[in-house]
Amino acid sequence: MTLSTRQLTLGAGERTLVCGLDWRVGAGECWSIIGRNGAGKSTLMRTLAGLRAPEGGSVEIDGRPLRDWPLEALARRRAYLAQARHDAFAYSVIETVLSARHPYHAERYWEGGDDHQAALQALAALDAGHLAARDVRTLSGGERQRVAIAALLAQDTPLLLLDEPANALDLAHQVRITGLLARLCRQQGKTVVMIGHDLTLAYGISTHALLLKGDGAWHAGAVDDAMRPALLGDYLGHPIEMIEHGGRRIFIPLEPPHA
Ligand SMILES: Nc1ncnc2c1ncn2[C@@H]1O[C@H](COP(=O)(O)OP(=O)(O)OP(=O)(O)O)[C@@H](O)[C@H]1O
Repeated sequence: MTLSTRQLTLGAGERTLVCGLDWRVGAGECWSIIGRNGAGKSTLMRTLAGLRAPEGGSVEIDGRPLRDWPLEALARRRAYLAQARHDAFAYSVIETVLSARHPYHAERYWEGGDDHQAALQALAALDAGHLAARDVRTLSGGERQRVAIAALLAQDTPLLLLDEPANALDLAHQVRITGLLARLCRQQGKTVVMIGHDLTLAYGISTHALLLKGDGAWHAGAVDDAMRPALLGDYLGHPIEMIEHGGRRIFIPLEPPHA
């Protein structure tokens, strides 16, 4: 699986958010997209998923422009977790996860036993197996987020695009789910591109990072290059300090001295 962009330009209203992005993401890589609120991270993610057209340039999956992919084939190559969702109907959790298996149903209407197996496995991996029969509208924010990630896993695609997967998750589930994503990359060669605001969490699981400034500027590289404190501070508009602790790197915002 390869995901690449050529001279990709994204805008919103009068603003240019990303300008001339030439970027290549390979199999087994885990990328974090980092930038301030409004920098264009979700806009980029929706463009990569093929849900909006870019203002310029192109996105390719496996060397084929997104616009040339039939929708069902695309749904077997990439899965996308949106930042927010709204549940209008009384679907059960298991039905919601099973609906992610739809791209595999070209020749049959009903889900098969293998789909149930995939859905239950995905729910178990997200510590949400006990919620299978519940109406999605009765779930807490963090439970709903875990079910949405389970649906993304059940889609069983080589490319996973996640807009703030750690949103609404408690500490234990943040660690569990980011660990799971890292293992999917390392052990199964899946490719993860995700947005996150927690720099320490991002550094812990990512192989690479893409920084967006929101004025067109970007910086892409391996984590040790892209997540240098000075560069992060420049892109995030606030000085960042990095501390080494127990073999881990922890990123903290520098606070102004108290008066
Ligand atoms: N129709 C529009 N007209 C003007 N600006 C828009 C329009 N649509 C989106 N924007 C702006 O585009 C910018 C990029 O939005 P986007 O959701 O991609 O940001 P983000 O980096 O994901 O931010 P966050 O960290 O807050 O989720 C925002 O400043 C948003 O207000």
